[in-house]
Amino acid sequence: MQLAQCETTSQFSAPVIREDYRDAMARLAAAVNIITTDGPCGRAGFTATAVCSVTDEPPTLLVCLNRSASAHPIVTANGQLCVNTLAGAQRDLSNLFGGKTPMAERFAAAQWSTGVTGSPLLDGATVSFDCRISHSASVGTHDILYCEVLAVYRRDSADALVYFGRNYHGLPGAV
Ligand SMILES: NC(=O)c1ccc[n+]([C@@H]2O[C@H](COP(=O)([O-])OP(=O)(O)OC[C@H]3O[C@@H](n4cnc5c(N)ncnc54)[C@H](O)[C@@H]3O)[C@@H](O)[C@H]2O)c1
Ligand SMILES: Cc1cc2c(cc1C)N(C[C@H](O)[C@H](O)[C@H](O)COP(=O)(O)O)c1[nH]c(=O)[nH]c(=O)c1N2
Repeated sequence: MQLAQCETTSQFSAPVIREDYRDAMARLAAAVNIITTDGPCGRAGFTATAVCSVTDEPPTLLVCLNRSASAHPIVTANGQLCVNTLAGAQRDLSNLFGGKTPMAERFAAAQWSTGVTGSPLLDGATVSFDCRISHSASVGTHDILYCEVLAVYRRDSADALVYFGRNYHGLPGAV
């Protein structure tokens, strides 16, 4: 894509340092997801808040995954993943999948079924998006994984887990 060029000088001379960026991002509320994969290259899962919808034709969302995460080689080699969006009561699972816990211990802490791609679907998740990775791009430390949604699984009664101010907040509600 060609960006339009304007003849202006930037008024933003000081770069935003990492700490300021993180402090600012801590103010951006986000849903909490556990991203899972299973396939020829093994099973893995990690917590992610950097997830959003890209387009509904074809239904596609994106997941930003740090290339240094232990799940990275497994997710990218399997080429498929499931975005399990957490309910309010699942904050302990978020900490488990967001820490340095061995994979087997992470998965032992919850009940799972299997989606169409073979990726683990989390019991009790508010919604799960079973996907194949259609494209990816690298920016800085992360890979942006564009994920085509092949199936969705919704729980009847839904509530949400939100990450805001470096803390979890349950969000009750009906959808
Ligand atoms: N997008 C991410 O990779 C991401 C997002 C949230 C949390 N985390 C991990 O969880 C730890 C705790 O996060 P926290 O929110 O309690 O405090 P924090 O001060 O480390 O991060 C504040 C916010 O900055 C953003 N952020 C943090 N690390 C990032 C990274 N490496 N790349 C892009 N954005 C990043 C996230 O939006 C995060 O909520 C982080 O240090 C990081 O390891 C990573
Ligand atoms: C609330 C919250 C939110 C996120 C994370 C953590 C937590 C606690 N983590 C970090 C990620 O889950 C973590 O790097 C791995 O699960 C643990 O890494 P290892 O498996 O030990 O390498 C994370 N990582 C990432 O690549 N993209 C993301 O969007 C997020 N979001």
